Amino acid sequence: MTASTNNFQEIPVIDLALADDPKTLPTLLSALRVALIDIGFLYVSNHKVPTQVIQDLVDILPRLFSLPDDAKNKIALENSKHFLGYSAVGSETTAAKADAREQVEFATELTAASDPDAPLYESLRGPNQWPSELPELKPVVEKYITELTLLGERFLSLVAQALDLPKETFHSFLSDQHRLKAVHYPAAAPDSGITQGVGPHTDSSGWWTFLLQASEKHVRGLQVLNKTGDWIDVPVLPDTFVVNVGQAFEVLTHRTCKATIHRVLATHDERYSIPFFQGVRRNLTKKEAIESFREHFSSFEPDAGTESDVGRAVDSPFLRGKYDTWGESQLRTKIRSHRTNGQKFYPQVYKKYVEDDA
Ligand SMILES: O=C(O)CCC(=O)C(=O)O
Ligand SMILES: [Fe+2]
Repeated sequence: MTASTNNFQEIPVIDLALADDPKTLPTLLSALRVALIDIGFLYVSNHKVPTQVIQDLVDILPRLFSLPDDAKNKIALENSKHFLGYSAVGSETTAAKADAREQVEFATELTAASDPDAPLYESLRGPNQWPSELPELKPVVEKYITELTLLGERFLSLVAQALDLPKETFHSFLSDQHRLKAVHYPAAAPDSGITQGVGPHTDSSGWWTFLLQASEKHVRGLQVLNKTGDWIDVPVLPDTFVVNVGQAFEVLTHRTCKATIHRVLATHDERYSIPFFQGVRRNLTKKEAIESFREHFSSFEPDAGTESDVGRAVDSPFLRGKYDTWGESQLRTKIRSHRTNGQKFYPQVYKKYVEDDA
């Protein structure tokens, strides 16, 4: 198979309805294959997530973020060993700059791990924090997670087929925990000098990301870096999700599918988005991830592209391989991003993770 040198200028839309008819499935799979190998980003339409489930979440976001500060602080992520809950504007940095967004992080509802002999990273699982001032939120988020979990599984079957593998190939790599963030980018005042909603990064939290851009069509901000270093806009397309490759899938496919760099600009419009990060089994070792499909993907010869300065600056710990399991690499990432939680809940590894710069 020849390597592709295509440089993309826009993000393709993959119509999932084509999967319903064996006659149209091959058209879908070949379009998907191009999107996976050349871009790492795509939209999906006709995704079968019920409109009402999406609308209920979109409608509740402004209410969630306009809760008084003390209500948001009662569910602060800082208080969660599982890194779930509210983070205020400026509490995260990406590419060494503060991000101008506030967010509430949720996950598949799970009880905390109780086995004292379990690896430390098992503490990533645990219950959500729900604001008592907005009781309607919990069922809305839970229904959304259930639907996105199913969409993620349907999508993985298509990805496997597009990469010449049996449908169920990737399902055994899935976690019991998927994570979702409700994100609010406040409008940047014209003279504020704020330009970064979230800085350039690849997604470290999951297998695949399914992003709902939950604002009006005219609201812009999300951009993807192409192979020659140009930032390509990803405009809001109603009734679609934006889907992109996460770091673990990049490793599994030997970079045939790339975890493509993206960012969000701060604009004069307020913006809402909801990324859903499909979870990777925490005990997945790098060895297993690399060995399972080495032979299969050796025939793909993906186009490495020219790595830009931005690309080199992006942290990809699982790929660089310092830590053996996905769970440990995740825990490290979380502790480095949320140092108060690290000191409070993980003193035994805090120093090691914060000081190891690789
Ligand atoms: O808000 C967005 O559109 C994208 C957010 C994002 O890339 C992330 O949280 O990983
Ligand atoms: Fe992202």
